[in-house]
Amino acid sequence: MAVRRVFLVGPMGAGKTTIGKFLAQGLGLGFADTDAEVERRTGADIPWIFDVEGEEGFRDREAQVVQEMTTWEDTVLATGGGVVVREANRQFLAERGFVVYLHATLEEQVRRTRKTSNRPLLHGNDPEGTLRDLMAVRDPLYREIADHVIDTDDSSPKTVAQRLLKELRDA
Ligand SMILES: Nc1ncnc2c1ncn2[C@@H]1O[C@H](COP(=O)(O)OP(=O)(O)O)[C@@H](O)[C@H]1O
Ligand SMILES: O=C(O)C1=C[C@@H](OP(=O)(O)O)[C@@H](O)[C@H](O)C1
Ligand SMILES: [Mg+2]
Repeated sequence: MAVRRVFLVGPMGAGKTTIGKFLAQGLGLGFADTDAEVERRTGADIPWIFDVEGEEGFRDREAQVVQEMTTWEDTVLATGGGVVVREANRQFLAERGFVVYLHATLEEQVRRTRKTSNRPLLHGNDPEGTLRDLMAVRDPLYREIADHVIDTDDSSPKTVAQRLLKELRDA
């Protein structure tokens, strides 16, 4: 199946940013990332935005780039893990492209996000508890808009991208 817009959704650490780049190469499409675009337009990193404008300020900026970037043709778009919390975002994603839910177990999410410091929501003293709570709310929202779900636990980013390429071709 020839897809021209692929949107990657899923929790922090699922691999949206990393796998997205490999997938874009394999599909011969461009790659873009809503987090990177928010930081580029703001001239500041996400922790700074959360600090100064709060999560709602970040969500407003995220919603703006989602509305624009979901119109970009021939692109694999990696989103931030919380993109699904706003209904307008879910609508744009569901209506404008092929949505892939990159699933990862809680254990893997914890393992893959442990070393990073650019995720303000995980700066507390119980990142595992936070990830668990977020999944309880968001897993149904990812599934609500997903056209395809792929498990990422037991494969490298490149292997997940290769598996996804095959599954998209067979879709
Ligand atoms: N399938 C995978 N197996 C092992 N490590 C992974 C996998 N996918 C992503 N990672 C690693 O997990 C971390 C988070 O990946 P990232 O692409 O930033 O996730 P997201 O954008 O979904 O938050 C990175 O260090 C990345 O290399
Ligand atoms: O899950 C979330 O609410 C967030 C996920 C992050 O993106 P990644 O999923 O790429 O880490 C980033 O958008 C921000 O820190 C908020
Ligand atoms: Mg990312």
